[in-house]
Amino acid sequence: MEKKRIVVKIGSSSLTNTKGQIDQEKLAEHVEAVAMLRESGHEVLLVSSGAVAAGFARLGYPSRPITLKGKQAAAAVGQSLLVQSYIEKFSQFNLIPAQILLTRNDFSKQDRYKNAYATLTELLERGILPIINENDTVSVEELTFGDNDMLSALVSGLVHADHLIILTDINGLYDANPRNNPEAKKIDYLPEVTDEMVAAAGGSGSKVGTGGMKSKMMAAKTALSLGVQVFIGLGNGPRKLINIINGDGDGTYIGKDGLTAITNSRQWIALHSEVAGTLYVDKGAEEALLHNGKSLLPAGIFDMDGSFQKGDVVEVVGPNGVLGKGEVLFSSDDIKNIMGKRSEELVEEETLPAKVVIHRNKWVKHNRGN
Ligand SMILES: Nc1ncnc2c1ncn2[C@@H]1O[C@H](COP(=O)(O)OP(=O)(O)O)[C@@H](O)[C@H]1O
Ligand SMILES: N[C@@H](CCC(=O)OP(=O)(O)O)C(=O)O
Repeated sequence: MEKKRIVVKIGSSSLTNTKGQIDQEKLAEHVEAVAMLRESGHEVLLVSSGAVAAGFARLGYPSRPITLKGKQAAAAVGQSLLVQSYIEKFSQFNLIPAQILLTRNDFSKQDRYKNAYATLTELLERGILPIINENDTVSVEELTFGDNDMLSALVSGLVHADHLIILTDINGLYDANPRNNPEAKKIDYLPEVTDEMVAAAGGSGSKVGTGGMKSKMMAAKTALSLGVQVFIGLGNGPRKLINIINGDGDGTYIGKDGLTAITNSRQWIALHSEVAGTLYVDKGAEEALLHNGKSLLPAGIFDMDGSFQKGDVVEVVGPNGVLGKGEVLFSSDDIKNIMGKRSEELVEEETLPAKVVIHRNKWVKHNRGN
């Protein structure tokens, strides 16, 4: 059997009841299924929601709070309860969980991003089961992942997972929300996710879930762009995750076989970096970057905006619009002096030790993971 790296995301609706309590039976079933996946030799990372849903009742809220401070306070209480339950239940299978709470900054700062990768990899190598959630108690609304569906997609890209399994309270994507439309038909397989499919999917059907199918489809689109296949659905009993991996899951499979994994530096540039400036390039440079897999040389740049340092990420604009983003090997001051000049001129002038402005390995085309 081929060992796979699998990210399993469990939604609030699959872990808690509407009264604001953890449903211990549901949680135990997920734990057993994860344990079976581990026993069969696979690596597993869990992205578990449910902190707010498991905590709000203990704070005296009648339902899931809507204010930021209410959600953050509920998450502080609920996250500890959740992890306590996980530790207890996983110990029956001799599995040791590790709690990892991430914020948007852990992805947007490149050193933190690299560090998150190193830590997760170290945990997996030592046989630990990472249980990841957003650090809700300190995240502010403008700086969140949106929801845990997106977090699970970003995590699955970060660790180069083979599969992302999104467990929820419905057996996959339907052509309309089946809670409102009894005629809705289930979709078993989708080779790709388009923006139209994301727009057509509906919101949450429960009082504890957030985002609904729309956010799962957005997450699936992101995961596919990072080379990770996706399953959205549910299942029963301890073999449910093994069945899903074997292609017998009750849900929707998304993505073709043999997707290309994207390096961490390209993922970071594409999805997490902040753009520090713009380079305007000519037709020849556009051709080199978009069609010939080449690096960007000074000769193709004719104008620029912004003030940036070596190592920052800039946007590159061609004659027909945005071409992509890349990490620059020179500061904006240096580029001002070298843009438009051919490499031979620069060598003669001894202006530069190297002549590439953006190396092709640190370049990401617009709307593409690679
Ligand atoms: N086209 C659709 N197909 C399936 N489910 C849909 C669709 N549109 C909306 N939904 C809703 O999405 C819900 C699952 O999302 P959500 O409530 O956020 O769960 P979770 O807590 O697992 O993230 C389903 O219960 C369903 O009501
Ligand atoms: N981080 C939040 C989860 C938010 C969320 O995305 O929930 P869900 O839609 O149930 O996956 C929590 O633990 O309550």
